[in-house]
Amino acid sequence: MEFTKMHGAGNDYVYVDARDMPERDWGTLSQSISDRHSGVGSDGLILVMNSEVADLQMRMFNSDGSEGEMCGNGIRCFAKYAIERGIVAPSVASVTVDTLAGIRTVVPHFLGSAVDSARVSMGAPRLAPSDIPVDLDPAIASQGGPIVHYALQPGDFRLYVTLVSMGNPHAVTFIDQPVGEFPLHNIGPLVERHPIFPRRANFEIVNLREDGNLDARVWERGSGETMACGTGACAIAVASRLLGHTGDRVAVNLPGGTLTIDWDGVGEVYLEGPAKEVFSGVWTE
Ligand SMILES: N[C@@H](CCC[C@H](N)C(=O)O)C(=O)O
Repeated sequence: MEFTKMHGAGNDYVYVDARDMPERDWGTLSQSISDRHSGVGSDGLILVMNSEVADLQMRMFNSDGSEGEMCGNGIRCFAKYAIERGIVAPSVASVTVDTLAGIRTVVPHFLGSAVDSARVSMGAPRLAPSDIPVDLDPAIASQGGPIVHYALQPGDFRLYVTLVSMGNPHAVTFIDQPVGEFPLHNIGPLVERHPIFPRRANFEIVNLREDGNLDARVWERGSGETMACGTGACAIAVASRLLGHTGDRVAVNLPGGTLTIDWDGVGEVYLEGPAKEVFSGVWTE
């Protein structure tokens, strides 16, 4: 099976052109191909598939084999893959991609003939508790969204989270300490599997720096800590604006690089960041 490893701000995925492949247990393949010792090594697997409603369909699987609805870093590399292999016309102004979160449009930015970065229309954030989804006390849930500053107790820790769905669930917390000092590997799994999240959750910790920039780390549902998360950066920008910390445009600094997000507080969220190819190979099973 031919594959290509790509990454967006260090969030790395193995890409397979599955347009002519029979359906199979992609989750199990994602587990083995993602393994950093016995596999290619990645945060998950992304499949290029045919679509009847968009240019192509993207399916993404986390390294634990679970399927995610959307991947903000992965979709930029997905467009680069499709353009540079001629699956869509090399001169296209945009690529439409059918995902479990809806159809998303990717505008590629070229460096010479290669796609180097891209801007993605990520859809409007979903803020109602049933859309996250989150099981809250009916008295709180009936007030609708957004759910900001919700007190959560993972283990002995107390956090205040803002809940945002970008098609997939995110819990965002702002902390006063530098993000590098936060015990993400202890708290992340507890938030991901907290009983209020029926489909688990991605978890973002954010530090609003004095210069107005945001530093963040992400614990991803199904993959653990990653170098960056595109939907996570969007959720962070939405939460930050809802809480009055930042305005319409914000740069989110993650361990793997910086992602830029635009959200006017009403409409779609736009995500901009790098798209890089690492290497290609053949996976033998
Ligand atoms: N890294 C991705 C998100 C991947 C899916 C996520 N772990 C989930 O299960 O919701 C991104 O860049 O958005």
